[in-house]
Amino acid sequence: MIMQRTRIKICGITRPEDLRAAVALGADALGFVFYPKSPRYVTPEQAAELCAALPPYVSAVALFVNATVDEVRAVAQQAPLALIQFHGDETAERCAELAAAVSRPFVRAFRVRPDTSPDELLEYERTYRAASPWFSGLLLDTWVDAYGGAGKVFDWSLVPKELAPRVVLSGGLNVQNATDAVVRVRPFAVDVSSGVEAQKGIKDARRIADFIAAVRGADAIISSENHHERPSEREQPAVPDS
Ligand SMILES: O=C(O)c1ccccc1NCC(=O)[C@H](O)[C@H](O)COP(=O)(O)O
Repeated sequence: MIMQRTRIKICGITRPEDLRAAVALGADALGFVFYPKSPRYVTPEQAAELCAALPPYVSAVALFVNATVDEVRAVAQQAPLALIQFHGDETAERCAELAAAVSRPFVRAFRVRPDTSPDELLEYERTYRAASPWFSGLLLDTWVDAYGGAGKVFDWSLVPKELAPRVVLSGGLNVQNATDAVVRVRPFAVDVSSGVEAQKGIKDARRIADFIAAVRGADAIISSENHHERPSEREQPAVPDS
């Protein structure tokens, strides 16, 4: 039986004990927020210190909101970041410029509004993928003024089935809704911040453990369904036109 395994990013890491807990509990990626207005903000120096404890095969993701090239470079020169995540108003060309400046793949966050359409998401991905070979994928979050990290869910039914296997699902996920979110959307990965916190910027190891268990529970449900499907019915992630 092919076992489904949804990747998991724990975002907004600010403390060594939270990094250690997330790694020990099986997180695939850790997010570090370089947006000074965020309560989860870390400096490049703090990120470098935190990431010194990062073991192999766990990715450090750097989050920016409308950063300058110098700000992105300063982080890339000090911390072993694997990926950049753009959460501001960066155009496709700006993302391409910043990613190329530091030779890192990037994830583009799309903040889903109530009037967002599935076609808009498909067109948005096509635009950013076409703009840069450094494009890695879309993270779908909920529209909030603070750019992100608000703990609010959006309407998951808006996620096109052909896009789901390539997206990171985010926005208000927690132990109560994670299994439902993964079974319904079947994203490549999920991302969580508020839902595993005791307070903004302070993660709770028990909540991280319970969240990861809830995602693994969804993976078991999906794997069981796949096992009982005829191979022809099994949906393969659509590979976008190059
Ligand atoms: O986390 C923040 O404080 C933040 C601030 C500004 C831009 C982005 C931010 N976080 C980006 C993330 O990837 C969060 O994990 C994502 O928005 C989901 O957050 P939550 O709804 O709290 O799980």
